[in-house]
Amino acid sequence: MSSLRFDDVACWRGGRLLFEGVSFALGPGEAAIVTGPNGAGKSSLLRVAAGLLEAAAGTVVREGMVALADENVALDRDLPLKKALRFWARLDRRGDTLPAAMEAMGIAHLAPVPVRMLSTGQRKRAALARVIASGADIWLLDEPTNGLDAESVGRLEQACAAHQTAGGIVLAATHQGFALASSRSVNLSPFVSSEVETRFSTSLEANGFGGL
Ligand SMILES: Nc1ncnc2c1ncn2[C@@H]1O[C@H](COP(=O)(O)OP(=O)(O)OP(=O)(O)O)[C@@H](O)[C@H]1O
Repeated sequence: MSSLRFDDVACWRGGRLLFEGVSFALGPGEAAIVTGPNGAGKSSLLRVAAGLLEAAAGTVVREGMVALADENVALDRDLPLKKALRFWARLDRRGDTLPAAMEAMGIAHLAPVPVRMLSTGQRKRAALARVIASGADIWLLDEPTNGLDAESVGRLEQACAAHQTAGGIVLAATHQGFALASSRSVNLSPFVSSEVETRFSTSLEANGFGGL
């Protein structure tokens, strides 16, 4: 059974506290959208959830396999798209799920096109297809709708709904409209307190940036 839980989690990055006291729990079929202004720490929270960044305080518990889609597409630019995606599908031992994932994101027809020749939105759809094909229980999506046209956003929403129906979890950070079934909000704004700003200023001054 998949689950993702944050208990009183804090995150320091770049010498400052980004957020603290973040708690939420997601079980099978549940989803949450992380909101907050630029720099609040949304991407950092997803990296903490993925286990790529250590929490400064609190506990992160994840049960199930995790897949993260962020701005790093991580596909070989010189390979045809399907071969580049197959590399990851093999690592995940999920070669059989790749055609359906490419179909779901509307990129099946791009299979022979080298990754370097794809448009921004097509590359984004490929990154999302990689997550869909991974078979991971917990999808971590950083700004998943950036660069996507309306049809692709709809495709992604459908893929997320199917994932949730199958018992999967979705945690997405976004500034834009993105419909996730029965999702809750994890808002980082309240954690950008004046205390944090003061600590940031102090940190800048300590590092010789006081005049900025
Ligand atoms: N690799 C890094 N090393 C050090 N500090 C970093 C790094 N990446 C981000 N930060 C710091 O973490 C802060 C939060 O960044 P993060 O990308 O998590 O915010 P965000 O809420 O996702 O922002 P945005 O809405 O602009 O995408 C940044 O302001 C920066 O100070």
